[in-house]
Amino acid sequence: MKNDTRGALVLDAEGGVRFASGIASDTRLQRDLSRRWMARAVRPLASLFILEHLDQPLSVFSASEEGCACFLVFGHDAMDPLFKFMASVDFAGDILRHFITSPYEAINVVDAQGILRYMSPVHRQFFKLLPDQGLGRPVKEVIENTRLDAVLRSGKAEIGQVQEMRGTTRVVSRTPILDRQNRIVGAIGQVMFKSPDAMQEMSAEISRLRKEVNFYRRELSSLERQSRGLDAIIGNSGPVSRLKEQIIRIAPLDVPVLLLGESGVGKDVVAHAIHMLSPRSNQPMVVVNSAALPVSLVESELFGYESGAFTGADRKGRPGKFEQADQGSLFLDEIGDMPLDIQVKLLRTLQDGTFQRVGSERQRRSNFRLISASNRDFNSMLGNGSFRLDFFYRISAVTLHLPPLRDRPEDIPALVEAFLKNFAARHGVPVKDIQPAALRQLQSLSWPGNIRELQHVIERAAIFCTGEEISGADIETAGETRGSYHLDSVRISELAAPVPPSSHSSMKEVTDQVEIDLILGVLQRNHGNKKKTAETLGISRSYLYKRLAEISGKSPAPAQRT
Ligand SMILES: Nc1ncnc2c1ncn2[C@@H]1O[C@H](COP(=O)(O)OP(=O)(O)OP(=O)(O)O)[C@@H](O)[C@H]1O
Repeated sequence: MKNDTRGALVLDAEGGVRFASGIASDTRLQRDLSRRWMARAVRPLASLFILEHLDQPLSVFSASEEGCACFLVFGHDAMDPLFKFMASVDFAGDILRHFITSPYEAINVVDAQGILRYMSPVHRQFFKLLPDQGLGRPVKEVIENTRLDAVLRSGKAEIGQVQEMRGTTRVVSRTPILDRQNRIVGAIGQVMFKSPDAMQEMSAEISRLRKEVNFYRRELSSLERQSRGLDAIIGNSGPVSRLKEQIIRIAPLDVPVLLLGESGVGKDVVAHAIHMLSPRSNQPMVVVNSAALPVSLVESELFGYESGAFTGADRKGRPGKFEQADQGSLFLDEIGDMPLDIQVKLLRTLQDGTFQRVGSERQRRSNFRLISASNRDFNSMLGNGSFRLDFFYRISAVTLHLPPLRDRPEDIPALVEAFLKNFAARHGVPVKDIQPAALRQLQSLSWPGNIRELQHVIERAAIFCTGEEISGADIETAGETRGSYHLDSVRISELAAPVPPSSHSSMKEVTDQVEIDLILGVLQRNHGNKKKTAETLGISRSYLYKRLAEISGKSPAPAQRT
């Protein structure tokens, strides 16, 4: 066979050669094609086929009339999958047509210059374009948020990406197209166009995942705040600078620290900072809400239990909080609310670290650093005997007083700035500014709920504010709910008034109402702090949110209540 790479052959009705050129001058090839032509009555001549048994693989296009057949022959070095596909699937053309017109998966094709060359009908209709409209124009001008031009530049495929187009979220894959010399000749974008139901499901799934990502972002930023130590304590006022100095001094010492201050002043933040600045920072800080400890479970919660210690116990047994805090820190939050009988039970462990798991005689020891916090007035509690003096001495080798926000208004600008940045990062929106007059307004308030309250007001103001700068009016609107925290437009303070059960109420209705009253009462006492409320009630936060959603669903319209 000659070294040509292409040729043409024309055969007459009897298989005789009427014309041959190039690679088709080869007699073996002519005999082969003639045999196929003569056998057409039993095996129809394919319009495209591959000959592999000759010196080199050949692709053959055939066209036949009654009296003659014409063959175009191409040689190639390696088996080309396209030819192989076209030759072996006789509905290959239909498959290609299906791909370029599929209603479920649209395609857009651009050339190496990023000019739109093809757009599936379904995508064209989605963009409300007329047939051929948009073709010949740079793809960026036609398709919203496209990255086909970027794929042309990078040569890297982007698979399964999310793209917003005309207010809809679509899943797209973008792939560069290479020729046989590996040069980028264009790019193709595939867009999933599922049936409406499937699309709805997918878009619901995407928004669910987005919410989940946001939730983890928030958790992460709270963890980051906790792990940042002193940096998490925003403020440079005199009282806060003194507090930071005290933290630096006492953090490395293994002495018990008691943090005192009103609700929302940052006791939790300071406890984390002390732990992070201590030599125990690479070990866990175990947090116990002392107010939420059920007396019946306190021993198993704190000391742990052995296998089979009681009905319902974990079969393998479980370490308690003291054991979990070994080598780390134990943070007893709300310690002023710890019942007297629990204080007695903990005295010895706080003194020397020893304890026994429930159901075991074995003496164990835990080496933890104790940090406690409370917003209660210990003088009066010690005076009236509602807190044990010996217990108080164990927990308060060092006492730090955290200043209320009203004593350090000069910290408010920095706190506001941090809260606005944090809000913007969590919700993926630009950071809002605040007008100087609005800041002065914030500095003039008394903030009974301290930094937590300031944070809530700022976040609400950021939501209400439609411009780029938060004004005094936005603060007013956000602050209207201060003191009686809003729950989905319903004032908790009003809801919290117990509703007397009617004589027709069923047992379930009555217990439901009792539960609602209890939840709302504790929520109000905790100034709207849901985390604390869940802990106080010993229920999970998700259950609390569920109940709150049900409660607000049952409530009368806000207009009737205000
Ligand atoms: N100095 C601070 N800088 C930045 N954020 C702070 C600061 N102090 C407190 N916060 C924030 O204020 C909120 C309340 O703080 P925290 O929970 O530490 O208060 P608390 O005194 O423990 O309140 P409670 O007594 O009600 O438990 C948290 O969101 C916390 O991140």
